[in-house]
Amino acid sequence: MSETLLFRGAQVEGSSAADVIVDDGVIAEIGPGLSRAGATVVDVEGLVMLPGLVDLHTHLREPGYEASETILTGSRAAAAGGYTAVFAMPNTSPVADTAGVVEQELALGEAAGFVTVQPIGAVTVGQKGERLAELGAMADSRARVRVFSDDGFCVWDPLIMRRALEYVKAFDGVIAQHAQDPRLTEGAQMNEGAVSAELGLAGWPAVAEESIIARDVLLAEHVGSRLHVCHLSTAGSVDIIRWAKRRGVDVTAEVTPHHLLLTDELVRDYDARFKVNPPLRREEDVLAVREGLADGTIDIVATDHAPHPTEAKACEWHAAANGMVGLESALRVVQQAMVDTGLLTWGDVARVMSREPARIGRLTGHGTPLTEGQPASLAFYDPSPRRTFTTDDLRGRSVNSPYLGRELPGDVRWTLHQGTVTVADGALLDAPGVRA
Ligand SMILES: NC(=O)N[C@@H](CC(=O)O)C(=O)O
Repeated sequence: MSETLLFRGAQVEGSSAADVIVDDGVIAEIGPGLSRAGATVVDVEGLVMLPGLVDLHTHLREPGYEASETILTGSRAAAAGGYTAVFAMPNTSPVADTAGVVEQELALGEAAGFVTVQPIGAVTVGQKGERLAELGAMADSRARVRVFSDDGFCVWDPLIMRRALEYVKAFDGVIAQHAQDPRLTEGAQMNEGAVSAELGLAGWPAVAEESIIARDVLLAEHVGSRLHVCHLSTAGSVDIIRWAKRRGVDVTAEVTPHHLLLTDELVRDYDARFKVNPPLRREEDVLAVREGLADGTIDIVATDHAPHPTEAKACEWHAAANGMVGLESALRVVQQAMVDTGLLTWGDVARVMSREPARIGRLTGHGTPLTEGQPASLAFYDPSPRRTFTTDDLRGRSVNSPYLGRELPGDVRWTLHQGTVTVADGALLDAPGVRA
């Protein structure tokens, strides 16, 4: 039996206050002073109502690396962070390079029920960069794959990259490039700069990202196909994307929450929670990617949620895995870096963390405008509290968060996934709740 929910007094995308009635999975009514007999009234006075967040870059690790995360545990982490859809990267085992694996992931996401799990297909077989994977079969599968990436690895061969761009053009797909020249980053441990020189760690030079992006935007222009650039991390990369967009190249770009807030100074303690690919950069790069997100050069925020078991991080720096979890903390970090600094409004946050990721990924039913008749995938967020981020805030299987012990603003109070309550009054439900 469906229950009707009446959320009273939310700030719609941070602007005008309104009541919202959710019924049968959709926004039934939105406006001031609503009432509905029999509805359960929920007081959300002063909370920001956002469209359910959409993450275009999540590592859920299943199949194959379930010790780090599963589709169920990753879905829980996503819902806790206000997400209603995540795109799962293919660096699993087996790699998601066939229709079979992407359909398995889709089914596991549906069974979990916390968020929509949209698989990303690998560009090349086994992500080895040598032969195109079954892009068309994955596109035609029940998973309806439109985003293809070899994330973790760069599609380095320019002819393979050209062929991938040509192939996906036919069905409005997009190649999401992990821009890392492998030769310029052999053995790299952290950002190449003053800190790496001081610590004597092999550097990951900005040009290793920028040179790939420069090549790829020209290839995308040549082919006339969509290109998406993953985890932009340097000032130079922002300049290249800005230049490409002015040329009319159909390119989009993402930035992670950690590259909006953290720098390579944090590497000084050799705490491997701060080891990530691409690496944390300089303060100048942080300011440049913030400006890029604020002026629209960078289109979206994507978490690059990369869970690892404790033993993969509680070791000496060179042996540690790259990556940070980020789903539970993303909205709070974006508030700190972008909203509280006046660089984004809450309406902008809805655009860069929900509408645009859904559009780029061609995902229907998410990132829709908050209007009557739209699916009730919603997040209600309280921007006012400030408290220390701890493992109590984590809902996935791994705890490799760079924010542990750091004060962050905000709190996700309610999340609804297509009308189903997943977070109620600040608490993640053990299983998805009532479909209102
Ligand atoms: N972003 C990361 O630091 N790690 C990613 C893969 C990768 O991009 O290296 C992972 O899957 O762990």
